[in-house]
Amino acid sequence: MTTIKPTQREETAAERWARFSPIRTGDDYVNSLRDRGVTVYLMGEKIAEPVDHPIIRPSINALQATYDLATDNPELATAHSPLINAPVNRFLHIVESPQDLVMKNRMQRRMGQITGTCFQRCAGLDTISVLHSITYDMDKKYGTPYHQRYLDFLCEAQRNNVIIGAGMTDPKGDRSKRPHEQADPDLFLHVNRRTEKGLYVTGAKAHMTGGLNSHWICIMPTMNMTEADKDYAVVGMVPGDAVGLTYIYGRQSCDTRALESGDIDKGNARFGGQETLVVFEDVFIPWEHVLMDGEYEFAQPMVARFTAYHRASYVCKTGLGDVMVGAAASIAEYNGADAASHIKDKLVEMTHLNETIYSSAIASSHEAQPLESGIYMNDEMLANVCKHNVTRFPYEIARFAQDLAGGLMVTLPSQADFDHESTGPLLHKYFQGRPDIPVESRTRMLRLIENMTLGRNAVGYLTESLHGAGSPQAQRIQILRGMELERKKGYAQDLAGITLIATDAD
Ligand SMILES: Cc1cc2nc3c(=O)[nH]c(=O)nc-3n(C[C@H](O)[C@H](O)[C@H](O)COP(=O)(O)OP(=O)(O)OC[C@H]3O[C@@H](n4cnc5c(N)ncnc54)[C@H](O)[C@@H]3O)c2cc1C
Repeated sequence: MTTIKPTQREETAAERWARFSPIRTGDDYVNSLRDRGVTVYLMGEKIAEPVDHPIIRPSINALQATYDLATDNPELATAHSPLINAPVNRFLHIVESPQDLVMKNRMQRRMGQITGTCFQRCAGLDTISVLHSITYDMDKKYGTPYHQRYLDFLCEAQRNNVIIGAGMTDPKGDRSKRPHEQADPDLFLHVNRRTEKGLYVTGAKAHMTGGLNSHWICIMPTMNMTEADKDYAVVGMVPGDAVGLTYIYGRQSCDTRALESGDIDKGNARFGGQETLVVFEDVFIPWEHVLMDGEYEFAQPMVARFTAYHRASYVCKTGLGDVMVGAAASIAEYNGADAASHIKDKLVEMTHLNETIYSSAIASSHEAQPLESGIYMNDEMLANVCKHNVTRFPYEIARFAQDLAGGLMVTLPSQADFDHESTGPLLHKYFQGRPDIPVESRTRMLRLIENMTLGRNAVGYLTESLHGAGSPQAQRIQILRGMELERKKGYAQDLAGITLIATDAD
């Protein structure tokens, strides 16, 4: 049950923004996360400074790369914002045309190639896109002030070049019950009180990607709502260091390898993803940062539009797929097997699967349509097809990579054994593949494949592909809704020369 803590100071939006200074470089970004005093637990310990923690740092590096790409390749990773009449990081840009969505997808693929993991910025990007039209539509119906508040927030976000994380998924408790029917009302995040200056929320957001690495977290509903769920129909912007937030870090397979010395066994020592359970205990949001409060009938279109953007954003996995294809081709070479026809054919199949994902995403962006608020939204059917491909094809691509790697990817001794005076020479002798390839190169490539298919970054490449932006059934429901069977039956009946007999129902 909700416990109301002694009233905290109710900061205004301006006071909250006053704590920020514009971020210009990747290093600025890393420094902006220091000394925030956030409450974070990892493996039973309260972490004093997450930025320097070896398990956490690779996830920060992945977000840093989104700033570095904007510096290194501004054509790809920045865009002109009409809101502030200046270039902004493309992860903060609102969608003005189908071409914007295409460029976004290209950037996402590139980020996947650079990091080999989840770079944690897409949910926030897709949230700012969906809020443009949803706040507009709510204002049109109810005369609420949400759209202007949203624009004001976004201008500040662009000026300060911040990271926005998105919390849509609540813990959800008993899946057969609606939010207000849960035995514990906090199993979905909800408003627990309102004051003159703002409102307070309590509950939690699960699986939050990059939440701890974000400057702001947007909270929003995870499913359609009824009138009885009104207090759960809330959208607001919460600073990542707000009073009342607790982050509990998710474990990843092989995560403690980050605590070991040496970088080989880590597979991808530089980059990793991050998910946390973010607990909200009576967290204050000033009215200027509240973008929905009780307009429950807008929860459903909000989720649907968010998923239209976000399911095409899973194009990022093609960047990781490119890494997998490259790793599989490399290890085949290092093993001396690359000339075999079945190896070439498997690389062709991996590429075909990967490009199939890309084609559905990019088509969804090219087919985007304008919304009344003035921005564009991905074609919903093609975005759902993209995400549905993503729930399956990376697993198949990973299987091929493991096939080409050989069993050594799971039986290889540790770097410490390679470095040891007694075992090192034996391992170098017996794990030599092609004579001109150093054993260390072969070992590193095997560890990368392990990392992406069984280790820390299998979270980003495989399970996130399955469940992120909704489990497979969520896409099948959307495909069912959009597949227009009656129209298609009409085509068939017409060609077959069938004339339907009118019934009373007609
Ligand atoms: C790596 C990762 C990163 C993520 N990042 C974010 C993020 O940044 N922000 C965010 O908000 N969310 C995030 N998510 C959450 C993601 O959207 C959810 O995992 C997804 O919606 C599935 O929900 P769930 O995990 O609670 O699984 P469940 O809902 O428990 O689903 C498990 C199975 O049960 C089925 N099921 C569930 N409910 C029902 C029902 N009522 N009737 C019939 N079948 C049902 C599902 O179809 C599925 O097969 C992330 C998830 C992962 C794995």
